[in-house]
Amino acid sequence: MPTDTGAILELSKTIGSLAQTLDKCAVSNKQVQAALIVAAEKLAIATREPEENVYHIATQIAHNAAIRSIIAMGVFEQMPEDGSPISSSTLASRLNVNEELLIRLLRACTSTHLFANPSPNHYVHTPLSRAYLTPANRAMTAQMYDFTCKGVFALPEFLLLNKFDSAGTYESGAFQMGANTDLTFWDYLAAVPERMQLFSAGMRAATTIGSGRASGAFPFGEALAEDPVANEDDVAVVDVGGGRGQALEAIQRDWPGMKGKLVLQDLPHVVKDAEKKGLPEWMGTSGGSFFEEQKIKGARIYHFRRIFHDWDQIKGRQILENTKAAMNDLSRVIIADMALPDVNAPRDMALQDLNMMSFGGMERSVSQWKDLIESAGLVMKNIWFGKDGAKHAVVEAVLPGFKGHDLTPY
Ligand SMILES: C[S@@+](CC[C@H](N)C(=O)[O-])C[C@H]1O[C@@H](n2cnc3c(N)ncnc32)[C@H](O)[C@@H]1O
Repeated sequence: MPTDTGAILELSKTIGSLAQTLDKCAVSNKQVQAALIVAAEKLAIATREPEENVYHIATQIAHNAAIRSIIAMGVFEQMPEDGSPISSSTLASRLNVNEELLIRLLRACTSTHLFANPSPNHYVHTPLSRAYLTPANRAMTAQMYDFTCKGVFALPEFLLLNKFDSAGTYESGAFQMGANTDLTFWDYLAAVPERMQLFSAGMRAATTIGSGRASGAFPFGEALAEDPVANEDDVAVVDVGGGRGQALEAIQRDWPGMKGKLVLQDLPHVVKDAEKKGLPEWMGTSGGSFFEEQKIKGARIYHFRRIFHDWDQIKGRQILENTKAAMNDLSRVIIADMALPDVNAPRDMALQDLNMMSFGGMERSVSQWKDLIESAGLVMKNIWFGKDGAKHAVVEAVLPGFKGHDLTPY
């Protein structure tokens, strides 16, 4: 007998009315969608017995392990995309794996609606499993499990050892304990080319999750039209820590024909890997570390997407100070990251903060962004929230004597 049928009925009504609102929306409405997800999650919690909820949470790690294993096996590449079922024996022989083992892993997956199980030992795609057909989504899942989760798993032990006095640092934290290494997170990736390649491939996931535009909430086109560069060869945007250039591709797609160069900057070995994978002709490259002098002077925009959350306030300040030294009075620092709400932070944002904590980083609230930016002697000009709200916020910072145009956040 569920514990609170009144709550179940109430939540079902809320879900019904939110679903109707969503159905009437001409375009996707992120706020209604988010409210619907919260209500549906609460409904599942209300429907389970309390102990069942505890067990449900405790078994989540096994769920992730099953998905990571079938990615490594290559199951997604063999699952018929036309929606027809495939048997475990066919799948096992194509993959050259033990059928009994495969059945156990797929049982874990179908139990969580990743594939359906229409008849004994037969499997078909579901909308959830189809999301894994995108290689970047599989790479993201794999790199989270293989690298970030090593630190996350060790987090409680690390925090206990430190008497819950500190979250650790980039050089010494839960990641070093969990990965059994003295290397920092980025050196650990750099030590084995396949690690760095998997990470970079994973970072190409969800590049379209922006806010209206793939390139995010900031109006790059307007900014560069208001304060254009003088020559075609001047740098309009340098994407610092840009990985394989995914953000620049989105910016270029959303704002074609902008005057000035778009330059991908990352650690030299990451840039080399990106070049080997193939970059568009229009994209310039620059190898270097943001902990050293910024070699590109006077760019209009120094863009940092999903960078600052990797670093604590001290390291973040160093990155900003190096950037500041290269800026002129028309330059802007554009930071695409989360801005944690002060109350009721959504699940994705709150848990991502712990992912970052495990290797010395942090997600920030608006006031923490302001503190960070001011600590480097810059001015926080605006914070932009797109349709996805705080999850895809953009922080705009400039020099105190900024002479460029004001842009109004929508
Ligand atoms: C979380 S990824 C974000 C990639 C990309 N900006 C995106 O949003 O998809 C962090 C990036 O920072 C780069 N990085 C790490 N340390 C760096 C450093 N010291 N200097 C420059 N880039 C660095 C990594 O190589 C990686 O590409």
